[in-house]
Amino acid sequence: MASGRRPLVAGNWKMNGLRGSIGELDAVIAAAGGLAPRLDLMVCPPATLVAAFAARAAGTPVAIGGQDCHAEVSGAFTGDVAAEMLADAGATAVIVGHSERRTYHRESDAEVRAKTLAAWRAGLLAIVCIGETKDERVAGRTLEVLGTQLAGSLPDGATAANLVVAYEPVWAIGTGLTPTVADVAEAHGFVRDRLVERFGAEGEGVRVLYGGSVKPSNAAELMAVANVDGALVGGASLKATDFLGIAGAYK
Ligand SMILES: O=C[C@H](O)COP(=O)(O)O
Repeated sequence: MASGRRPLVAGNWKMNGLRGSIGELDAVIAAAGGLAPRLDLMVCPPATLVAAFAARAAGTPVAIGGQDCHAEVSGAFTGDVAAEMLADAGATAVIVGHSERRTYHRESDAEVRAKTLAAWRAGLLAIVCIGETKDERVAGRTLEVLGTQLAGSLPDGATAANLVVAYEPVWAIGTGLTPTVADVAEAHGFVRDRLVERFGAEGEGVRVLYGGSVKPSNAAELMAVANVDGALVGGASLKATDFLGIAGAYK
């Protein structure tokens, strides 16, 4: 990749996976040595599996991430997980602001920003998700929405080492639909411009992932788009063969 940015292919297992699913991680680990010269690999299992997965992946090129964190270090927040807890369990990253959190848990940009700061406080890489709904795209508001989400969700102090942005059109998640290559290029170019405007050279180094119905069959086309620095993969990350097929887009 001419950008110099190292691709990242991350799997978001969402609310899927039991302890018996660790064989899928094992298969990813088995292939990771061959892929590691070209890209970073990450698996983000549900919180119940983070410690076991991190223990299994320790010493391998596969990183383990959480899917969400609370903004506070600790306290009376039943059911929530602190960024420090994820780090303690062996995670090195956490997804924040996924559209499923923004929709089902009504998370605002301000909350996503606070969670990003929490991730950094705990020493985690923050993977901040943004993306427009179908109605917003049809209304021609995609770039406006992305700009608002970036401005509100990203704290000052972002660097190439502590931030990854994931562009995930909400209407493409789990639907089998994907934007055109031109639409992906426009969105990623816009995100890159905003990152550079705000964070300078660090913004040039921040990786911007595409997410939404990425599969082995469309990965090469999507990953070849300018300013696409990898993928955040949902459904197709649950099977190692599919996940590795996507990573195989980087030959
Ligand atoms: O975080 C991942 C995205 O929501 C994409 O999910 P998907 O690959 O199942 O469309």
